Amino acid sequence: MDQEIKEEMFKKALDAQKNAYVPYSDFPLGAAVLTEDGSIYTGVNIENASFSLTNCAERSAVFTAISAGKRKIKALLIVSSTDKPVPPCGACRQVIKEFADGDIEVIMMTESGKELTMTSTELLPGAFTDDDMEKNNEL
Ligand SMILES: O=c1ccn([C@H]2C[C@H](O)[C@@H](CO)O2)c(=O)[nH]1
Ligand SMILES: [Zn+2]
Repeated sequence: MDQEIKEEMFKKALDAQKNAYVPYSDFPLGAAVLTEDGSIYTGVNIENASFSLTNCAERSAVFTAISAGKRKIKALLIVSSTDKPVPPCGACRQVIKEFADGDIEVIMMTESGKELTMTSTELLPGAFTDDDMEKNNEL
């Protein structure tokens, strides 16, 4: 993808990471999504004393874009403070699939700039989609 846009997504995700609410894990993440009109939306992980209610950074970013009226995502970038890049969890992979504009890049980065890029289909092959809800689906 375009290096300038990636750099902007990285900066915005890194800036957002400061707002992660992580009193239980102390594992802050920041995410940025690029929408089809070129806008960038960010998200962070938001934990809860009832641990399972935690929302991941990736889903926060996607839901922020959707809440702003966007429907298609061109790329997603996630930033962690770890030595190696952090991949999205299974729930986030399914949510990314729902709004991905085809097979999009998911860019996993560390604060120090290490990078691992995979596509949304590589991360979730054989995903369940709206097609699977057709009653008369052909095999
Ligand atoms: O891809 C991931 C993996 C984990 N987390 C969050 C959830 C929780 O706050 C913390 C530890 O699991 O990291 C994310 O936001 N995204
Ligand atoms: Zn997740």
